[in-house]
Amino acid sequence: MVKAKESIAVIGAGSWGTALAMVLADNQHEVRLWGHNPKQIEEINQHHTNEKYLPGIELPKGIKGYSSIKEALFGIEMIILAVPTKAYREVLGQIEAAHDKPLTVVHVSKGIEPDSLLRISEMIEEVSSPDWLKDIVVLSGPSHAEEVSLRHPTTVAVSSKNMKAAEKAQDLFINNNFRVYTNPDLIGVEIGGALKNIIALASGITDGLGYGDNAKAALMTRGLAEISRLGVAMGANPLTFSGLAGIGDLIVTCTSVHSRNWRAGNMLGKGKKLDEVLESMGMVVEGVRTTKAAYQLARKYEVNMPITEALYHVLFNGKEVKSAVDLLMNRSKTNEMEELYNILDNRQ
Ligand SMILES: NC(=O)C1=CN([C@@H]2O[C@H](COP(=O)(O)OP(=O)(O)OC[C@H]3O[C@@H](n4cnc5c(N)ncnc54)[C@H](O)[C@@H]3O)[C@@H](O)[C@H]2O)C=CC1
Ligand SMILES: O=C(CO)COP(=O)(O)O
Repeated sequence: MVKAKESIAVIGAGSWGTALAMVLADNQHEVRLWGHNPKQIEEINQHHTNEKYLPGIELPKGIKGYSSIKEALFGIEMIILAVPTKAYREVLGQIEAAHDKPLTVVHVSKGIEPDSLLRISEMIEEVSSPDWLKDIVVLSGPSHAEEVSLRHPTTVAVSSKNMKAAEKAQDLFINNNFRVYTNPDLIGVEIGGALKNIIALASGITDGLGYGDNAKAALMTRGLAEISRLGVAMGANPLTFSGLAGIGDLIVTCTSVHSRNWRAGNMLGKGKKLDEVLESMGMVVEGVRTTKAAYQLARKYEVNMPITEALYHVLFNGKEVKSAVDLLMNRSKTNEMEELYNILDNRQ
């Protein structure tokens, strides 16, 4: 596909930022990859590798690493924001101080901020001045960086309050290996991407306990039910959860050994403590903070989220993983769909 060449800054040189920088470079854009670790940026520029995050992958020469955010943003009108949710406020402050032109922000992160309970696009809006922020786009879907960097077929969805901006992002990223769909449901796309990490952690736990495939299918299905309930209560379109940012991402994260959330859960299921698990990962496990945020959101919106609640007690209150599963299995009997129907009825 022939495309207009653009200059784009990717903010965050971890696994996802680097893999997406590769997609953009493959599409012949000028790609500036900013990271806060100068040694890593030197490696990217001298050796065209980012071994810690994408071992064994050769990066296209079109990716240039930057350790100065001011230089990375000079003349730039579109940025890809690929840092952990926890780092957003700090990094947005740096962007505000360093920007040259008004920016469209494509965020590719999957989280919700605990306590403020803001989705990432809401957090960006809250922190950023309209003087420099043009549009916010989210890109989400079943997409492990490891496979994107191997140019294996991958599909994602983009959404925005301004669908023209989402279509622009679609055009920048789409190629023969990386298919990008638009979806106008910004809330659903962000909620699906963030909340599937909770269920991936729980799936890792049941795999770690050796409970097998029935248990995992149950978690994924009932996990999607509670993601849908909360999402719909927050204003999402229920159909989004049967799309790429819903079931698509849930499947890949609950079943792939690439998933950081699944791997962390797996170690918990095998008896490791949360602190040692997080220390050994060396990469962000978004589901831990998102579990806290979703636990708080469930209370705010009065939505029943038993898996999230059980995981919350495992992660933050020292509950034994086995007894959390027992508790889930011994809840009072219920109707599979009734709660979602009630939420939908109440919305009308
Ligand atoms: N890795 C993947 O396959 C995918 C990840 N995501 C999402 O992308 C986001 C980033 O994840 P990953 O790239 O996997 O994480 P990662 O742990 O591989 O990389 C995070 C990067 O952010 C940097 N960083 C952390 N705090 C920072 C700060 N305060 N200032 C500047 N840089 C900072 C780290 O040094 C690192 O380079 C997460 O929200 C994740 O859920 C989404 C889709 C796929
Ligand atoms: O969001 C992802 C794949 O779509 C990545 O998930 P993990 O952060 O669990 O690796």
